[in-house]
Amino acid sequence: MGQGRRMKRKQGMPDALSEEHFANLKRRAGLPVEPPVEKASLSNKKRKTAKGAAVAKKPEPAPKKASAKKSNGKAKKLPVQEQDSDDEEMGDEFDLDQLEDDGSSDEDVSSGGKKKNIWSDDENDSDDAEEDDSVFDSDDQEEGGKKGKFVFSDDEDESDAEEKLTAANIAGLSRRLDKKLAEDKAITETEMQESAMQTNIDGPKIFGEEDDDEDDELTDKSKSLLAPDLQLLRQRITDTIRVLDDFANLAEEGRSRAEYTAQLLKDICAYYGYSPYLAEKLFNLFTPREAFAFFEANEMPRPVVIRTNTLRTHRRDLAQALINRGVTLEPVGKWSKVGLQIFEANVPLGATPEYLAGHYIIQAAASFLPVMALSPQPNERVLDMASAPGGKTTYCSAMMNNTGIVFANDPNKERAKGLIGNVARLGVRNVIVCSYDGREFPRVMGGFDRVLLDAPCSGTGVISKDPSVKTNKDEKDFISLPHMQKQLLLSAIDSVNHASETGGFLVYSTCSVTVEENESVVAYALSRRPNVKLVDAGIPFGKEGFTSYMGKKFHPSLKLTRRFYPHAHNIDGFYVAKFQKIGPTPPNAIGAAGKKNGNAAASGDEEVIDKTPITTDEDTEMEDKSTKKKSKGKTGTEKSDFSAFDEEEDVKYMEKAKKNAMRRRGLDPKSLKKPKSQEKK
Ligand SMILES: C[S@@+](CC[C@H](N)C(=O)[O-])C[C@H]1O[C@@H](n2cnc3c(N)ncnc32)[C@H](O)[C@@H]1O
Repeated sequence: MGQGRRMKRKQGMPDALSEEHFANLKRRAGLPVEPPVEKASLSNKKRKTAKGAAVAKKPEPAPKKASAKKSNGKAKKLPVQEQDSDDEEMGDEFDLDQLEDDGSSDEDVSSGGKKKNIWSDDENDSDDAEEDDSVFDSDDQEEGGKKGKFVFSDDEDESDAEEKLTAANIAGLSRRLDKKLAEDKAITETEMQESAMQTNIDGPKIFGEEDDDEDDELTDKSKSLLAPDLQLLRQRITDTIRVLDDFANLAEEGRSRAEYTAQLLKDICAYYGYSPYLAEKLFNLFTPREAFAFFEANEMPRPVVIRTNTLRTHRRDLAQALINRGVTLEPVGKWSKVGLQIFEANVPLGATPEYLAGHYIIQAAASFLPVMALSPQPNERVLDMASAPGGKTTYCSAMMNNTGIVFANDPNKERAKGLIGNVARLGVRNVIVCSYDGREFPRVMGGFDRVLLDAPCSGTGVISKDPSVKTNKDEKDFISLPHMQKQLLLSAIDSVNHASETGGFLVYSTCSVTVEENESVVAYALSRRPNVKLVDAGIPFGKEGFTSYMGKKFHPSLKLTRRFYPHAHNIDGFYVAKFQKIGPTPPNAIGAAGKKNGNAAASGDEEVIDKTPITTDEDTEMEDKSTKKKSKGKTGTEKSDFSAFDEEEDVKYMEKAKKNAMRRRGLDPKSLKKPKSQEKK
């Protein structure tokens, strides 16, 4: 419904095709840089448009009551378009630059701390899979099947890579920039026409405005007046936001903040097509101005991004191969060594020879983040508890250089097919696929060095991909989903080996922005499992998690969690929380939230099944010494006793198997040396 055209130009990170950025890249590539003539004239035009509208337009359109009061001379005057240059450029809308910046913008990303755990690995992924109505996955992708050449990756020289890519890509990028400028120009012209048209409309009714007497008439009129109505609706939204921004000075006398807010919500529902329930829930996350930016951004597609599969190729080689096929692309941003943002592709990205050979996976940029936060290390034992279709699993494998082991679990067998396809196509060899309800997991096995729980969620962060979320999620969903998320998170915690020598970490993520599915779930887990704490997720951008929301207070450490938004970061809405497990789950953990065990059971939640070896301090010391000796040079997982193998017992079976194998080959098994254990006996 909503157009939000200007947002196309205004979205934040990474606006790789801004003229300045592009000129810088050209300079670095040693190419001539033309002066930004077009832009200057364009921004002049924009200014003219805004001012023109300001002069021609009636000062306060829309709300019926408002105009009535104004005619009585009671209403305070709205400051129509008399703002700073940014506002002028936005005309009747807002500049995202004005939004609160918490350190999550481009600048932060490009300059942001190169955290060791993020930058130390090269990486990759894939996703896609069948639609699942109940849960959302931020990635879209297809599957291939063919195996390609196996090439271990080295770390790239980033500075070189970007320049080479840009030089190779320059024609495509130039074309793209010209197209963008032409589009901007066209939009500006349309907006000028619209502004002019708007001023000729003498107060038609707006959808959703209460006026029972004239409802029928309005319905009839609405067909012919659709476009102007939408414009007026939009105008009223932006006007109301201005009032709410400076309520003391701009509100009409006698009209409360609540009334303005109610009107605004109604208008948002009508304009963007949200259910009132969801519109309010999302609106409450932000200031009115930022909420508007969020709703607008949901009307825009996010950039198409691919992740280089570093198990098979290097990013610069992949980029070169795709550029040769006429794809226009750029590195996704300094925060990722493996992402490429695709601007134009004349070939289907899900069917190129490189795709089929597993050199990349189409994966939303946001879904890189939980894996970067998890930072799995080579040779570890990792659990991806809700893994299909495997974008994050295969990224973990790439970060681990195909060593160690990743248990990729998903109870949805249909989705698991996509996972298996991706694992095969990308040449991943360290994954075991399993299909349990994650809540059962600690009963199945535990003792993982790291666990990823990319939980099933409502998908409020990926509305641009699936607009049906606007209307198909109701109150029940925001009770049942958090309930399941809490259960899954406790299971995930209980599956981590707190004594892991290399890890002991857990990442919880969702592609939803609601507090119920994020901070509330994390806070619940903290209260039920005092043996975990939140740690810095190590992602150099994103907004801090809420420490209070609608009267609820959360633990201050919740600010270590990260929120990502389409309007602020130009990626899907996402949430990432990283935990460290610092001890075994104490048997009385369920009561830690101040509830008795009985109550916890009644809430259907929990039974502690923590397979982490529970030892006394003394035992731990002894165990550390002996395992260190025993497994010198081996992996952390091998040191863990979670598998509880009886080695003596195993020796017998191994000998038996060897003898059988020899017999099958016609050899005399007696020639085998007796195992030490038997010799002793
Ligand atoms: C957001 S998607 C996971 C996307 C995946 N991590 C990726 O990157 O490709 C959530 C997944 O949770 C799975 N799921 C739903 N209920 C579950 C449960 N009880 N235990 C484990 N997984 C579950 C769904 O089948 C779905 O595949």
